[in-house]
Amino acid sequence: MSDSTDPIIRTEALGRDFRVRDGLGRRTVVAVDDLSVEITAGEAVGYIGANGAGKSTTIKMLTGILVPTRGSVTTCGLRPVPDRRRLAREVGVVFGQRTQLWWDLPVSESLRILAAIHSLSPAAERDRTDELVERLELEEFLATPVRQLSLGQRMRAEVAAALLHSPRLVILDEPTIGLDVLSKQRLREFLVSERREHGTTLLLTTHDMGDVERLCDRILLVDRGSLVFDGTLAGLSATVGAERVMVVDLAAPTPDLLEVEGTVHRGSEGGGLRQRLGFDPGTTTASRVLAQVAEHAEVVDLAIEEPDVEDVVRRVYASRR
Ligand SMILES: Nc1ncnc2c1ncn2[C@@H]1O[C@H](COP(=O)(O)OP(=O)(O)OP(=O)(O)O)[C@@H](O)[C@H]1O
Repeated sequence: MSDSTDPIIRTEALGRDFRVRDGLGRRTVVAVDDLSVEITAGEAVGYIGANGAGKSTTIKMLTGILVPTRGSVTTCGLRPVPDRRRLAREVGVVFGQRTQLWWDLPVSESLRILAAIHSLSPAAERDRTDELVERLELEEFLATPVRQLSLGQRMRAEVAAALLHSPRLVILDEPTIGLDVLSKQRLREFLVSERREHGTTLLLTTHDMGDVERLCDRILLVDRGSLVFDGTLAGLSATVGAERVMVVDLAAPTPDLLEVEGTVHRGSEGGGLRQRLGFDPGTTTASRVLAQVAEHAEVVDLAIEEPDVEDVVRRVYASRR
């Protein structure tokens, strides 16, 4: 049995190939290659990469849906394929584009069935359902059949269904895809609070960098089946020397500040009242830039724009081609 200090996910040289038709012949697609990672209980990890990079294939191997071609994987101390039923008690999976709810049944009925599948005691079922209904704001549509829900409502119901049995590990595949800004924000807030209150480990794949920024403290970046980065978002930005931008609001219109050492002038507005200076945090610091700006003009407000993550990922890929 696993103990709490074991990693919640461990893969060693994990790989999966597919044989695909190619004209008249067949060829092998290496979907995941030589993946060795450990994820500790309580971490929130973003698993990111371009379309076809191998994310879904990895998740399927972690959850026992797909058999690896090479290497080994343990999830919650279990072997996903042979121990799939036991693993289902420890893991909750949310697929943004697939449902695990019963289409024609009211949400409340789906939750009752899932509670029975997971053998929750009546008290545990009631407490957890109440908690999820409140925190995911499900009350107003609990009696509505799933097929009549809006996408945002359905995703909240999906998350409740996947988390009803209080899994230690929650894997989310594109959880916010297609949601409007408010629904995304609510869902992210819920996941943050779930993790804080229950110590839940989160692993999510996403193309939405807002998810990564708000939810994840670690990023795994995959490219063509291989892990190319493992670290923080700031660390990822630093590897490609991504630029930060200091936006200064000045007390009076000021000619463009072209001479500030270590910066590139990125534009001005209002006749020079607001100016944007790009700098590389590896070669200078925000305080040095600010000190120089202050020699030329009175600064009344200041903001630092972090690099756009999509852009960072593109740069990582470009540097590898
Ligand atoms: N069942 C399959 N049969 C053949 N090839 C497959 C199969 N599943 C995945 N692949 C191939 O494996 C590679 C990785 O696919 P995968 O779906 O894991 O990528 P992904 O990173 O999840 O992409 P996306 O962001 O588009 O979901 C791709 O080249 C894909 O075409």
